[in-house]
Amino acid sequence: MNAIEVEHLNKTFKVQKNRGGLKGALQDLFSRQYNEVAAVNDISFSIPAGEICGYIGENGAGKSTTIKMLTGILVPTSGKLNVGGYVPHEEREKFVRNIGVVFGQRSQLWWDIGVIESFGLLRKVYGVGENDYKKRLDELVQRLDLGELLSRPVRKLSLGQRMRCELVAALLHNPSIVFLDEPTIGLDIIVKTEIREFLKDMNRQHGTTILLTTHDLQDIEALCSRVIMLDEGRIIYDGGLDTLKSRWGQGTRVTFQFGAPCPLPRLRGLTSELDVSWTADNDLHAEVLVPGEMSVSDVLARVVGHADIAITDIKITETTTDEIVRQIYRTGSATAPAAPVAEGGHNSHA
Ligand SMILES: Nc1ncnc2c1ncn2[C@@H]1O[C@H](COP(=O)(O)OP(=O)(O)OP(=O)(O)O)[C@@H](O)[C@H]1O
Repeated sequence: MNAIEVEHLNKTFKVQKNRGGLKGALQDLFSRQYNEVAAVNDISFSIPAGEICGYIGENGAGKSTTIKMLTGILVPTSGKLNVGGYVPHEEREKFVRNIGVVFGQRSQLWWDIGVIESFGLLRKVYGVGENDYKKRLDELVQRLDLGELLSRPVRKLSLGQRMRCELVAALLHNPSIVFLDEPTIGLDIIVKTEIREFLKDMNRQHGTTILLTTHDLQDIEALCSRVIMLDEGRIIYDGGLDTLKSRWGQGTRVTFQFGAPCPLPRLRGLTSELDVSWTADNDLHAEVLVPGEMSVSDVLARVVGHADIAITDIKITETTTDEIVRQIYRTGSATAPAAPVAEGGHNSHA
């Protein structure tokens, strides 16, 4: 069963054109001209119930606009949406009882009142029964270690404390689908790790579907098996992290430090049957790039163990997801080394 279904979704904004100079400003007063910005451009995907899916892209790629349509805040220009059995913007009141939303940059808590009072108000907004609320609150407060924070006003909380409270606020009504927009932004590594662990547990225990927007690819690595990547409003990748790494990753870089000169031709000769590429700054330091599909040990076995090659240090570096994604953003979809892919069951329009 799919928790989220998106078909040929579009959102276009009209943005007023500003003509330059005094004459232009006067003209603008009487006859306004507009440009159209296609923030989301014909995207289709579906997310099965219980999946944690990363939704990534550069600034302005269209992530927030998609989340706003999926949560019923914005009405699509065209296309079809179904989230948890509802069309979000048409059935907003019933729909919001099934979803949880956390916008890392904005708070849904009341700034000046105690956290627990905010939770009490949200209980009424979501129509949660007293007993269910108590049970759920106890579980969340214990899990996120909020005990002594409950009586404090939100304005007195640190960012990490506030973020933990935001999560509780979004989950009090036990939603089956949760949208997280930059939930770890600005947090230190300890709080980030706590939040990631919490989200993983929640997904495991309750089968919660999570759509996660983030610029922190460690969030994606820790939580998501699948990632959807946007560029200028279009999906340029929809698939597993592993596929992303094997398609786009440059493989593994092995760096050798030698105690005595070892010229590049000698090293190339040793690995002549392998499709690897060597580079060296000097005879004491060389690097070999091993493609993703090749085993690093095949290369090491050919270099290590020769009496005339004195290796003093070896460093092995994998291409990180961070580097891969940065490279894709840099090159854009048109010059990508591989065509955009959609894995089994997911639609993608590139
Ligand atoms: N209300 C609006 N009016 C006009 N243009 C808008 C509006 N909201 C978004 N846009 C434009 O739509 C495009 C997508 O914006 P969006 O905020 O969805 O991107 P994003 O991927 O969430 O970026 P970021 O990572 O910076 O939050 C941008 O070009 C943005 O300027």
